[in-house]
Amino acid sequence: MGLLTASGVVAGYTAADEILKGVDLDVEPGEIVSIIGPNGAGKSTLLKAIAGILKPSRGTIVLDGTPIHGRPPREIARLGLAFVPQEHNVFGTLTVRENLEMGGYVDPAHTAERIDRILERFPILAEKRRQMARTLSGGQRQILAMAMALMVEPALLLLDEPSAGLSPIAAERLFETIVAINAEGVAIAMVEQNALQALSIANRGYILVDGRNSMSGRADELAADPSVRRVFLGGEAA
Ligand SMILES: Nc1ncnc2c1ncn2[C@@H]1O[C@H](COP(=O)(O)OP(=O)(O)OP(=O)(O)O)[C@@H](O)[C@H]1O
Repeated sequence: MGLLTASGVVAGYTAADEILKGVDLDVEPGEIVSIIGPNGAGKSTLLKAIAGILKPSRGTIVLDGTPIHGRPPREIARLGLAFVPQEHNVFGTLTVRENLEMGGYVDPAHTAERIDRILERFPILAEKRRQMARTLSGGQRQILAMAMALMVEPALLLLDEPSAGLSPIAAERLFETIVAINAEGVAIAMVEQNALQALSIANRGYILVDGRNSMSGRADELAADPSVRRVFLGGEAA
C-alpha cells in the first residue's frame, strides 16, 4: 500500500464551493511526486486538504494505513505528515533557532536535541541561528521552512511552490536540498510552477486541470510528452 492515498477528494473554501472535484493522488514511501497544472487548477487546495487545513466534503485520504481526512492539522502532523505553505512559512521576527523551536510543537520534550541535529544537517541555518528569519535570503528562508517541517520527523513532506520568487540559482540550490532531504528517506509531494525542474527531480508527476486529474505517470515520461511540453513547458520535446 502507498504511503499516502487520496481518492475522490472534493474540497473548497466554503461548504458549497468545489474547487477540487474528485482528485486522486498516491505517494509511495520515499518518492518525490510533483503536482503541476495551470493557475487556479486547485494544486494548493489539494495540499491544504491533505494537511487538514481544509476539510474535504467527500473522498478519502489515508496516510500509512490511517484515514486522516477530517482530522485537524496537528493530529495529521503527529501521524507523520508535514506541510510547508507557500507564504508566511517562517516567523520573520523570531531567530532561526526560535523558528525551529516553533516547529517542535508536536514533541516538545525532544525539541532541543532535534534542533541540534537539524542545525548539523543544515550548516547555513547553524551559521545564522541567532539571526532573525527576516534577514535570510529567499532561498535560506525556504530551507528554514523545510527544516521547521522536519522537526516533526515526517514520513511525508508537502511543499507548496518552494521555488516561488527565487532566482534561478537559488531555485536550483533549493531543488538540490529537496533531493537531499528525500535521499534521507522523506517522501515529498510538491506543487510547482516550474514544471520542467519539478519533473526533473521527481519519480512521478500529476497534472491537475480545473480541480480534476488530467494526466499522471512517470515524471520522465510526462516531461517528454509533447502535449505536456506544449501546455506547461512552452515547447516540444527535443
Ligand atoms: N483562501 C481562499 N479562499 C477562497 N478561494 C480560494 C482561496 N484560495 C484559493 N482559492 C480559489 O481556489 C481556486 C484554486 O486555487 P489554488 O490556489 O488551489 O490553485 P493552484 O492550482 O494552486 O494555482 P496557483 O498556481 O494560482 O496557486 C482558485 O479559483 C482560487 O481563487
